[in-house]
Amino acid sequence: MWQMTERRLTGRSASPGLAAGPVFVIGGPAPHRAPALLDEDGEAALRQAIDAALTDLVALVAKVDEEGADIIGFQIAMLEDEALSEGAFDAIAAGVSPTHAWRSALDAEILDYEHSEDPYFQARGVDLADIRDRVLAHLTGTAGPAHAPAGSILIGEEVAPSLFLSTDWSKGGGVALASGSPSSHVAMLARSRGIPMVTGLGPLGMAEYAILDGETGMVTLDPGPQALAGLAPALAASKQANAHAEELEAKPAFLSDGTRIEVMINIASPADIKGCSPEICDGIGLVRTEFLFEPGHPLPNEESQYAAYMAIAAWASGRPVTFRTLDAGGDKPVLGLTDASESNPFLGLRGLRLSLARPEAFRVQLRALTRAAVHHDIRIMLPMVTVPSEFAEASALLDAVVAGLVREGTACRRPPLGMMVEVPAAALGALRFAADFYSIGSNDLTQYTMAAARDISTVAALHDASNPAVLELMGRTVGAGRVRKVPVSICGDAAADMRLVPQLLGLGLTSLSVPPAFVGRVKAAIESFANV
Ligand SMILES: C=C(OP(=O)(O)O)C(=O)O
Repeated sequence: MWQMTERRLTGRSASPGLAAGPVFVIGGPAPHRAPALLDEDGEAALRQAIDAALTDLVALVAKVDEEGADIIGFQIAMLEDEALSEGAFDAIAAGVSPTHAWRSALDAEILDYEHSEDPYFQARGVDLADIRDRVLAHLTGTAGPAHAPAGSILIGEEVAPSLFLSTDWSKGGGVALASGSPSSHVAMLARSRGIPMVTGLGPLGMAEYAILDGETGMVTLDPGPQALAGLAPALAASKQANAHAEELEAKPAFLSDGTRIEVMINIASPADIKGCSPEICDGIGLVRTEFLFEPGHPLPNEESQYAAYMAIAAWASGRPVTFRTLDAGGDKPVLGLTDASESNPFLGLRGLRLSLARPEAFRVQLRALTRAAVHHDIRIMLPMVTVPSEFAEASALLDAVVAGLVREGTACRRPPLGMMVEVPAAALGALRFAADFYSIGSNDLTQYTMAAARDISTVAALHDASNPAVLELMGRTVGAGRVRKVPVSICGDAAADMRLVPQLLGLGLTSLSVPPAFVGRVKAAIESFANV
């Protein structure tokens, strides 16, 4: 029997809120059988198991909302695709047991996904593993994937959307993952349902009870008496804070001297604003346009980009929308654009560097954006700018694109052109860039200042935006904005970190851009700062 000793782990917040409850360990390894001799009914058994798993998923689709149905629909389509099971049926025909044949075929497929350079494909590995385990459970006659009792804290390496969607969240609960990412499907689902979630915690081991703080990213496993004693008041306070944040969501935020603090939202795809009212924000401070550059698809053409930009800007109903041009490379490889052989992609040809190296692709994006800017309050933001000459080159390209459209007789407008400040050189030299606005990308700025990758949990403590060195660079950027009389905002995760909001306001920042789920909480943090 293992000793229950309190352990505290820190990961990345994927969905805010405080939760506590008994631990439910997500799926142990699926049953495994050694290769057997030819089973005459092997093919029929596998077909039946696939059909039964499909029936489970179809039943689940009927119970979930549109967002969940999209995700489960993807799993159904995969399971219906004959190509997925082809290898298993071939192996069965060659004398392998159906269990082993299915497991081997799916394991190979999952491995391919998990080792993909592309985060989109990596994230789909968990959907495939869920399909594998569902079919195996039917094949072996074991119960389907176990259901977590209501109120549980789900812990594990990863969580399949189907498990998340079939969990009863009516009594609270949360999700704590050893790996995972705040941009996974489950994280999106958790945010839209208000379920606290933390990712990237590293090895979790065994535990019976957990306290999960989606605000700070801290998870306490098997909390000791002191942590437990503070739990009831903390949960009550969190409930009250949630209610207050909800109340503040659609209200403007001010400091005590009357200074208006803009609270904008960050989105990484149109799904992030589905079901969300524009009334909660002062605009969109960051649209990550990488969602348009889907893996395995040709680069998006001008018309499809134009349609996507128009739809997002229309949602904002007259509020400003800042589109960041493609930020490919580093943690966001794009097949056909980024160079997979770079030894250190975070310091390679990424962001604006890549766009300038591939102007034919960059021009298409600028054309679509300048056309959409005729109809909406659109701003263009350049990522990963390091030296003023890069900014000047992009600005000249934008002028040329506008001139070309005018010559063609196509309606267009040159919107304000700003830059992310996410490289220390840009923060230190901000005054020298002819940008119309600055937006501090605290995730990358912290990574490059602290020499600590943003997604390596073993150096997570060093990836700290509250480090004085990072705050100093932010302060320099605010100062440059004042001198040049151009707006400065912050769109990195630091803006949604309640502990940091007072420091950011103290630096003089008056515009914060945060994930939609954090708007109310950030407004509450601004209110508390104003009332000090
Ligand atoms: C907002 C940022 O950009 P990304 O999309 O890389 O998180 C950042 O670096 O802070």
